[in-house]
Amino acid sequence: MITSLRGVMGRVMTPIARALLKIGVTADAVTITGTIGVVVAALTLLPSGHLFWGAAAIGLFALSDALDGTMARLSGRSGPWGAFLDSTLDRVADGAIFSGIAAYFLLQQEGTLATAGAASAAACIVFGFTVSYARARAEGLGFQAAVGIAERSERLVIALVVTGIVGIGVPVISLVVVLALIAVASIITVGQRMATVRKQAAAAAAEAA
Ligand SMILES: CCCCCCCC/C=C\CCCCCCCC(=O)OC[C@H](COP(=O)(O)OP(=O)(O)OC[C@H]1O[C@@H](n2ccc(N)nc2=O)[C@H](O)[C@@H]1O)OC(=O)CCCCCCC/C=C\CCCCCCCC
Ligand SMILES: O=P([O-])([O-])O[C@@H]1[C@@H](O)[C@H](O)[C@@H](O)[C@H](O)[C@@H]1O
Ligand SMILES: [Mg+2]
Ligand SMILES: [Mg+2]
Repeated sequence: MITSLRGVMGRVMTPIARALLKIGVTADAVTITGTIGVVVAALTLLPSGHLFWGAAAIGLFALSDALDGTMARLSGRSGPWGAFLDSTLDRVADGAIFSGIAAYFLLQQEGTLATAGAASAAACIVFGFTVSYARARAEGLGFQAAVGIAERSERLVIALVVTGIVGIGVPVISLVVVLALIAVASIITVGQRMATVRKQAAAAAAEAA
């Protein structure tokens, strides 16, 4: 659902993209800088307990992921290298975000809450990465798999918003529950991607027969 906002994001980012291109900034520079910003914010602000400002800073830097592609398209330089760089650094950003959340639970919470929170964040990393890998592997085999209820945008927006509101007073247990739900939704998304690839592979096999 959030992913469907891609077009809106592109239009929002267009004036910023044009301005940056005008002063010589490249899409790759934005991809790399945005990732560094996410990683630094996630691994400094979240473990130290600054959940609201951490989520806000991460969100701001993460939005550059919609900016870089817009810049590439406007400059006519969209291509395979950029696609590879963008997707690969998305994983670095995702890993940092959920690692930062796990570190927050381990450093700022105690007992069962700390254990459950860190475990839920770790599950989001494992299953979120599996979601993305499934798509990448499918595309490498010539299939499409950009489907499912928990694509990257959904996982990040939900995790960041809940992290942010916990930072302004919502009970921490809500973040543990939401992280667990994101992990379950990611497992379901892996299943959805497997199903669509199996369907496409069967159709391809039938056509070849
Ligand atoms: C109560 C308050 C709490 C306070 C905290 C708030 C937290 C922030 C909440 C939400 C923030 C949202 C952040 C996450 C956004 C989602 C991440 C994401 O996936 O978005 C971007 C993507 C774009 O995906 P992609 O990278 O695949 O597409 P591109 O357009 O980049 O194209 C890729 C192709 O381009 C080429 N290319 C790319 C790069 C390159 N270097 N070279 C190239 O050639 C190549 O061909 C590539 O293949 O998807 C979306 O845009 C989906 C919609 C995301 C919706 C986000 C909604 C955010 C709403 C409000 C956020 C406000 C946050 C601001 C801070 C809050 C302050 C309190
Ligand atoms: O939604 P998801 O499949 O987990 O993750 C996606 C990757 O599979 C894709 O390669 C990338 O271009 C997208 O920006 C997003 O990161
Ligand atoms: Mg991008
Ligand atoms: Mg991306």
